[in-house]
Amino acid sequence: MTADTHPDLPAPNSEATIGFIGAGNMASAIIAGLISANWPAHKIYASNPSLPKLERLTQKFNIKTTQSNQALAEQVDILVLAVKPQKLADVCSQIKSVDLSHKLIISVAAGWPIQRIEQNLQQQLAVVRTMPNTPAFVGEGASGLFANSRVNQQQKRITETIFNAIGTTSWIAAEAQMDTVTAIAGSSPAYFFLMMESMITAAVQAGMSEKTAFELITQAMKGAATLAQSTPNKSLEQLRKEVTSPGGTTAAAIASFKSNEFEDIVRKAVDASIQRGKELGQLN
Ligand SMILES: NC(=O)C1=CN([C@@H]2O[C@H](COP(=O)(O)OP(=O)(O)OC[C@H]3O[C@@H](n4cnc5c(N)ncnc54)[C@H](O)[C@@H]3O)[C@@H](O)[C@H]2O)C=CC1
Ligand SMILES: O=C(O)[C@@H]1CCC=N1
Repeated sequence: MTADTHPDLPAPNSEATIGFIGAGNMASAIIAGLISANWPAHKIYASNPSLPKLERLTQKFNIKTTQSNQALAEQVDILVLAVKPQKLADVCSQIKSVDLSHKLIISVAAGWPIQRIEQNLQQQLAVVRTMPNTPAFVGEGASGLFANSRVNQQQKRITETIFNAIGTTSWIAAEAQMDTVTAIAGSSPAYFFLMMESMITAAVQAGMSEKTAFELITQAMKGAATLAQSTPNKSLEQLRKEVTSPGGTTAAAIASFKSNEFEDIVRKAVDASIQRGKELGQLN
């Protein structure tokens, strides 16, 4: 995997229109990022079967909406496929009659290989397969991007502009690694939430208020991540050892984690996510 982070946000391509099929969580997060990066609202479209969802998006961002995926696909230069993997085959069959050959296709769907998208759309296309995550809602997303050989440099730069608007971007060297991106970045906010939930439960059982435990735990996790990112000369192991005084409190907790095979638990969870990604890419 090649990680290439782009902290700078280039000016959006004000000429391009972008449309999202599926106006759910990820589409809303990306649209919010584009609006704050000054992408013109009248050049952003979204389609969804649910009218109330579209009305909410129009009210919030003043973007254009339609219930017709086909009309949207015809209209835009950049088409973002943002429905659940289980709905993607339906969406492809609704838009396959549209000539998409001069458009940039961006998929955020877990699992679906680019080749399957092209097969379902019955066209050879410039496709970037991406995997963002929900911290995108606060501009702290981490997105993996993989482009097929038909995506040109300008289209790559536009894709970076779009995803830099919601956090950092990393180009991934091989498409086979996109299920790993999903397992360690797309899904991992949920693992960290589970960890925080479990720690809050333990702290409350030890007599602390939930509010205080939430404040301490969320800041400790954010602080640990910031420290790791700001100290590239120190390995994670070294940072861990600096917390872990011999015979101290941390050592007791780490010994408990290790005796319960924490690393094995994490490896199995990541493997399960990767496996599910592969399955989602094959389901009809
Ligand atoms: N939620 C997450 O943390 C992440 C999700 N993803 C991927 O993003 C995609 C979307 O996920 P979410 O935004 O979480 O789901 P969501 O359920 O919030 O949004 C999907 C939207 O698609 C709409 N939809 C359903 N059928 C449709 C159709 N035929 N045409 C147009 N719209 C249709 C639904 O009404 C819904 O509003 C999925 O493929 C998922 O794998 C990727 C990264 C992170
Ligand atoms: O759970 C899922 O399938 C999606 C993909 C990554 C995060 N949510």
